[in-house]
Amino acid sequence: MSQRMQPIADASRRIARISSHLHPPTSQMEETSLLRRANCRSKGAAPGFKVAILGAAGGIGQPLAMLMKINPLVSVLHLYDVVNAPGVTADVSHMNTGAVVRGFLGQPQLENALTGMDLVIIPAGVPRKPGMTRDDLFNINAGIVKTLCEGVAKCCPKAIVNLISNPVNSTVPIAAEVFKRAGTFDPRRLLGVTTLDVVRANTFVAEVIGLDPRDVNVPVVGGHAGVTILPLLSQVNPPCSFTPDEISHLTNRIQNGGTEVVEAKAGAGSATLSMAYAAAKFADACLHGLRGDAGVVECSFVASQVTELPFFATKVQLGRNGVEEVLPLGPLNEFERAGLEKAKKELAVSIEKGVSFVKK
Ligand SMILES: NC(=O)c1ccc[n+]([C@@H]2O[C@H](COP(=O)([O-])OP(=O)(O)OC[C@H]3O[C@@H](n4cnc5c(N)ncnc54)[C@H](O)[C@@H]3O)[C@@H](O)[C@H]2O)c1
Ligand SMILES: O=C(O)C[C@H](O)C(=O)O
Repeated sequence: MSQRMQPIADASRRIARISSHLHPPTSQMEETSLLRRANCRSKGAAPGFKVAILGAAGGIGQPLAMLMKINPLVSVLHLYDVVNAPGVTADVSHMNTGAVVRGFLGQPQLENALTGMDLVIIPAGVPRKPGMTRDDLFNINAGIVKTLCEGVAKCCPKAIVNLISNPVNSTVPIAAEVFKRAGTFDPRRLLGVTTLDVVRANTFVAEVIGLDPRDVNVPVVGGHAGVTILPLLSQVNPPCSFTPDEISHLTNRIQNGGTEVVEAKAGAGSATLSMAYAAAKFADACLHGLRGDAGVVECSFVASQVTELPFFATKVQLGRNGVEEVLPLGPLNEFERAGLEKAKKELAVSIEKGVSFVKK
């Protein structure tokens, strides 16, 4: 061998030696990202949590993938969709943050996307157009959520599930029924994401009382559609009082925040960016809970005994197993008690619709 070729031969031997100590390449990485393990010295993912996003190429999925790639608690990020997953994966994977990103395209790759995950976030499904209710999405999204949750039950039954797909008031009961059928249901690990209602409530209340929205915390209970979204303005932190007009304006705007965005987008979908922010905030809280951090509290639509309904959104304390404690409603004023009755009536129908979709 000539002297000029010697360093190249040494380098290839070094790479071959290092590669032999690495995990075998996963087919997903080979298929959907340009990374070839043989071409890098990486020892694989750093310690942290493994997170999958199902519906990762969508309006919520893409910015959510970006935000989860930035999260320092995430070591592995799996991006699954039935379209465009390779492109989103290649794009997000170039961000120089810690998480290793892998893409998965289509049903045959669902199991690989889910295996070993600690947290599964589901924004898969169709969004509303003007004039539609969230319940109008049921016929398409119910089947999507059912199939994805069957995958979760099979491949990562201990994962925490954050369910975003609408109608949340029905898709969470669907997921619960799927898990019950599979014998894997753990009510602590299934959480409907209602954080956007809290995010909106904090923003709108802050506007009215003239505070920084980051300093305002409004509990929003019930569910995630119309009158089931019940902001508890009597429990706002920092404590403040509102005129009857302010209460009426704020309650109406918080309950119809989603519709405000759907109409403004005029047929191009529903909230995606504020939702990705809210979903990332909620997922981060779940990961802090999984890590064992104390005092992590968020509102979420979960299995609950706070009312006579089997599911209800209230504040929940998050921990190593997901929901450690479902917190009580606290004292309600007369306006809120009336709102609660209306919310429960509509919620009962939506919950039953989800349950019977799986049972029939
Ligand atoms: N919980 C909330 O507060 C909240 C807020 C906003 C939107 N949403 C809901 O989130 C859902 C997604 O909204 P979006 O704006 O991202 O919609 P979108 O159409 O932009 O994206 C949805 C993605 O899901 C994918 N998908 C469809 N079927 C799938 C399947 N079987 N497996 C995996 N992926 C699949 C699509 O390919 C698409 O990429 C809608 O149902 C919407 O109503 C909920
Ligand atoms: O309004 C929608 O359809 C999407 C979402 O539920 C929202 O609240 O923005």
